[in-house]
Order: sequence, then structure tokens, then C-alpha cells
Amino acid sequence: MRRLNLDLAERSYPILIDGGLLSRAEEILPFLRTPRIALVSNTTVAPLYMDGLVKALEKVGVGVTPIILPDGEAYKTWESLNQIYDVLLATRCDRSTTIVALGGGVIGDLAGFAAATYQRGVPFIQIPTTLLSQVDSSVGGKTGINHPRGKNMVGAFWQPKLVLADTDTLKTLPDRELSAGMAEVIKYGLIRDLPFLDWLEANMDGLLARDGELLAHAIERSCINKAEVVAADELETAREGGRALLNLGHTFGHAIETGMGYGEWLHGEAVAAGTMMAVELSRRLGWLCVADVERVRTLLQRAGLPVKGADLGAARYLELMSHDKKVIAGSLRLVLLKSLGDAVTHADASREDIVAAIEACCRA
Ligand SMILES: NC(=O)c1ccc[n+]([C@@H]2O[C@H](COP(=O)([O-])OP(=O)(O)OC[C@H]3O[C@@H](n4cnc5c(N)ncnc54)[C@H](O)[C@@H]3O)[C@@H](O)[C@H]2O)c1
Ligand SMILES: O=C(O)C(=O)C[C@@H](O)[C@H](O)[C@H](O)COP(=O)(O)O
Ligand SMILES: [Zn+2]
Repeated sequence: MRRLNLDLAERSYPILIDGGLLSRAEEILPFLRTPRIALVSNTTVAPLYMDGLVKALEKVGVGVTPIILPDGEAYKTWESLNQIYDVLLATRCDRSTTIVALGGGVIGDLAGFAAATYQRGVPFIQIPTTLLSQVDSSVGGKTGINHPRGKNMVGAFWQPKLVLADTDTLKTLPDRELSAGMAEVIKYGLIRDLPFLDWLEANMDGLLARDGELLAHAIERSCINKAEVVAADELETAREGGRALLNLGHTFGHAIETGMGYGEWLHGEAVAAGTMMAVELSRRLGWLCVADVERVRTLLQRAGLPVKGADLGAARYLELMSHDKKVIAGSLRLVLLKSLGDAVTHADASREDIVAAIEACCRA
């Protein structure tokens, strides 16, 4: 088993990565305040994995209240959150009840926000079942829901007590979702880990063929990168760099997700197209060369990801991007690349260059 730690003083927690973890309920037991959990999942994941997990938990004396939500980004809403609160109240869950997320990033973000807010905060455990959630969303404590005007606009930082990534669950993940997760994996290489980018280029075919060892390595290396960034700037308050670097491609990508209506583009797909825009803008600023841009495009395409943006029109992109959470006093901060493997936050890109980068990637 691979075992990492996110180092946040009294809020530190382990990240466990291995096949078969769902049946090893004894790994979860030490992290519960009382043997009572509310298990949040969705209509796709529950039939695959809930029964086995509940049986394993009941065997070690844990009582489980299941909460099964509809599936999809379109349900990362107040209504789903209220559905969670309704069950927690109806079944008399108290402050010692641990909320456990079993699913992808949508379930993790929703269940985490419920945990942050129910009775002003209850313990939380992440059991991520998509590649994207195992490499990114289950780690770091960002939770929340979408608003029609912007992605993740309402939420809270609420760290889990434990992240348990069972790599066997990836065997049932659709190919399109595996590719979507790869966008966030590639992100770590681009922002701070050039040797990992080289490794991804050498191993992308094996990763897409779901070689277990390669996937476990990619998950571990991604989580090491994310844990280091979060430990240094947990609440994303650094004026420059810091946790915001994990947002490479996201200002453009979130505009695509919101502009197209949540769910049409997968988060990872929008991040991939947004990454191409950030890379193209970095080239226009003289930081990357054409060969760098082509290197990124080739890797994203090999991973099965889109490199062409949604055709929203530059003005709509700019309007949606103006709501980005990295905006300070009306000034847009973008994550760009000084070179491959070296990201920065940058507030001085001109409107003309941003529009040109968007347009280049929408007709590419
Ligand atoms: N909190 C964070 O730090 C953070 C980071 C990245 C992304 N996110 C958020 O995560 C969300 C995207 O997460 P996602 O890509 O996991 O999408 P998702 O949660 O929608 O899951 C993708 C699809 O796969 C299904 N699924 C999940 N596990 C499965 C399995 N093992 N087998 C078969 N099907 C399975 C789901 O039901 C869903 O249909 C977005 O809302 C994004 O904003 C949050
Ligand atoms: O953990 C982070 O910090 C990230 O930015 C990770 C992103 O991959 C993720 O999509 C996150 O939800 C985006 O955060 P937001 O603050 O831009 O909504
Ligand atoms: Zn993301």
C-alpha cells in the first residue's frame, strides 16, 4: 500500500492508495469519532460499490446511513445539499457522525460541503472512485457547489480526516472519465514537476490501458505534488504562486463549464482546453516556444482530451472569467507557464493577448 501524509499540523491526514481498500474497513475505523457514518454516493457508484463497503463496515460494528444522490455535475447544487441535510436530520445524525463521500469529485465536493456546514461541522472522510478524484479533488479540503453564474462559487475549506483511494474502482470507470482525470495529472507535470511530465509522455499508452502499477504511480506522484502545494498555502491566500497554481487552465475551463451548462463538458475536458489557452497565452508573452505548445497539445490529445475550446465567443469567455475566485480588486490573475514545469500567477496579461489566446484555441 502507498501511504502519504498531508501535513497540516493538527489537521494532518493520511492518503492511502491501494487495490482492495474498500473491503478493508479496519483502515477507516481509527478515524471515526463514533461507529456511525452517513455514506454519500450516487445512483451510478452506489450499485457498484456501496453494498460491499457497507457489509465490511457493519462487520466491524459501524452503523451506516446511506444517502444516494442523482449522478452528474448538474446536481452539484443547493438541492442536492439539502437532500443530504434532510437525511442527516431525519436519521438524527449528530456532531459525532462522520460523513463519508463514496464517488467522484462531484460527490466529494457535495458531501464535504455538507460536512463543513452540518451542525457547524462534522468529521469527513473521502473515498474517491474516479481518477480525477483520486489525484486531485479528494485531497486538499476544497468543497462546494456550483452557481448558474460560476463554478464552485459557494463552498468552504474543510479537510477530511482520511483519504482512501481504492485503485480497483478505476476498473469500472468509463474511458472518457479516465481521460478527464488525466488532465489534472498532466497539470502537476506542467506546473511543478517536469520529470513527471517526461514520465507521463513515456507511459501515457500504458496508463490509458489501465496498467495498475502505472496508475498507482501516477496517483501517488499527483497526490505528493498536491499535498506539498496545499501544505504550503492551505487557504490559497498567497499573493503570488501558492495554491492558486493548481488552477492552471481552470479560469478558462470553468468559463467553458459554466457557459456550456454544467455537465456537457466534463471538468477535466474543460481544464484540458483551458490549459491550451493558458499555454498559448504563455507563448504570446514570450515564455514558451512553439515546440512547448505543441508538446502540451500532443500529450493532451494522446490522453484523449480536447484541445479546442467551446465556441462561446471571446466576450462571453471574458465575462465568465471575470467571476473567477482568483480575481483581486477587479484584476484577473491567471496561472501561466514561465517554462514547462514552472507555473506563475500573472495579473498583467493584456485583454488583446487573452482574447487572441482564446480565439486561437477555439479555431485550432
Ligand atoms: N475539490 C477539489 O479540489 C476539486 C478538484 C478537482 C475537481 N473538482 C470537482 O470534481 C468534479 C469532477 O469530478 P469527477 O471527474 O470525479 O466527476 P464525477 O464525480 O461526476 O464522476 C464522473 C462520473 O463517473 C462516475 N463514476 C464515479 N466512480 C466510478 C467508478 N469507479 N466506476 C464507474 N463510474 C464511476 C460518476 O457517477 C460520474 O458519472 C467537478 O465538479 C470539479 O469541479 C474538485
Ligand atoms: O485544490 C485546488 O486548489 C485546485 O484548484 C484544484 C482544482 O483542480 C479544482 O478544480 C478546484 O475545485 C478548483 O478550485 P476553484 O477554487 O477554482 O473553484
Ligand atoms: Zn480541477
